[in-house]
Amino acid sequence: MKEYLTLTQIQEDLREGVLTCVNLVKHYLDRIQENAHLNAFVEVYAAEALAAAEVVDQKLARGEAGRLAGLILGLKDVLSHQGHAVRAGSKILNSYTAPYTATAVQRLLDADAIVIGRQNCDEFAMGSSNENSAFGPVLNAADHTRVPGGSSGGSAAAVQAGLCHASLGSDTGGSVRQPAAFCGVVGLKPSYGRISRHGLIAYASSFDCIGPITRSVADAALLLEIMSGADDFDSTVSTREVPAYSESLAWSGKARIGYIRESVESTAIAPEIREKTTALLDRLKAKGHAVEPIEMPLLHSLLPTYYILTTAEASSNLSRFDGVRYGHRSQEATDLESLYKRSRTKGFGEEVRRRILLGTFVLSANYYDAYYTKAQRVRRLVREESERFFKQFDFLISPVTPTTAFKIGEKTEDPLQMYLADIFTVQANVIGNPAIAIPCGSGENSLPIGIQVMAPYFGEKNMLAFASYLESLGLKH
Ligand SMILES: NC(=O)C[C@H](N)C(=O)O
Repeated sequence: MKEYLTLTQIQEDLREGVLTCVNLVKHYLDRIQENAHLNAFVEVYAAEALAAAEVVDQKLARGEAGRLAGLILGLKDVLSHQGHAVRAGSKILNSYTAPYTATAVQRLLDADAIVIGRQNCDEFAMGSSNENSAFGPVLNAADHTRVPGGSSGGSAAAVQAGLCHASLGSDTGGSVRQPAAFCGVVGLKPSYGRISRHGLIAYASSFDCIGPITRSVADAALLLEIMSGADDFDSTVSTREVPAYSESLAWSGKARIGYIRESVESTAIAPEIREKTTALLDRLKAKGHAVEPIEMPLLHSLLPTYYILTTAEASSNLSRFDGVRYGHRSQEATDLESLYKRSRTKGFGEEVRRRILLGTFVLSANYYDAYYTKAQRVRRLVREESERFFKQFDFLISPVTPTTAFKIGEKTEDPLQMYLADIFTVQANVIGNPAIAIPCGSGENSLPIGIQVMAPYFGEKNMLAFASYLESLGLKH
């Protein structure tokens, strides 16, 4: 089958009759089977997807199909889909079936997207390599000895390897963008409050965002447009009007671009990443855009702020998994306390337990001010610093990650090294702004490299148009 970069191309072929949804689904089912070693999917809905494809084909024949007819989609294992298992990559949810569908997923289904399966991820979205999954690691399709990134590793690898056309992931500190960069695909994190979180299994509620992983900026824009907007089930969603992102992708004019000096100068960043970023910035300068370095004094406070606040929120969010109401329940418990202890100790993996402990520690009475309150203050300062930045600039450009995809097992013994993979992605979540990762060619060993564009709060429209312009420069090659 042809390599489709956009849904528009698929829909053209559907219209001309050279393709049907049933053919498409069959094709992806074969691809999933051929690539089972990647471990990208934890469950495949073969019969259901084929039945849905027949319905969409009939709708197409009647001219009644929705805007996403022909979109074959994978869902990260943290998104609720009524009647289907959802495990958050964890053993603790081993017998749980979603009783309702996430708003974002429902909106895609209503537009005739077809869900082909559930995708592997780090447990409760905690990780940057997909090695923290109860279902085992996912392999990067560009090099099977390397990680696909995380936590939406299965979702990114599936799009990379052509196992589905697009995926839906979640991004708390880079979980959509970092794996997208490691896998050479597009990953979009919208503004906090743009897409409803209803039905997304919570990790850190003031950071979590649902976002698409696609092969093109155009598809990211279309999915965002369909998923965005007010929702009675989530009071943190903005009621701001949803622009027609997919129809506003033409970029004209000159952008004011800032970049953090350290991101291209620091020797802590792999030379190939610095080279790619510098080359792009030089190219943009040559095209007449204003490109300026900035100092970001708070850069080094970003990771501690992120990991203090997210672990605090996680320790609270995950307290609901107690062996009583959901999932794994220890059979060896003798009283209520031992039921909690044994169920949680067995049900959660090592990284999740580490974060619950860290979060509980930073929220404990004696340390609350020293860690939690302080981190909240720094969050405010980072926000203020970013607001000042976006008064002067349209976009912040940076690498997505300090290195390309690392080896499986390389960082598992040292969680701090793993956390460092998020240095450029967490800022957008700390301040709530939108950011997108787009492929920017490959480096040594032919491993993909990504570039990140961050925009002002609710500045998705301009950001996507600019990202589409960058894509048109042919950065991928
Ligand atoms: N969830 C995310 O966005 C990924 C981040 N690496 C974390 O472990 O928190």
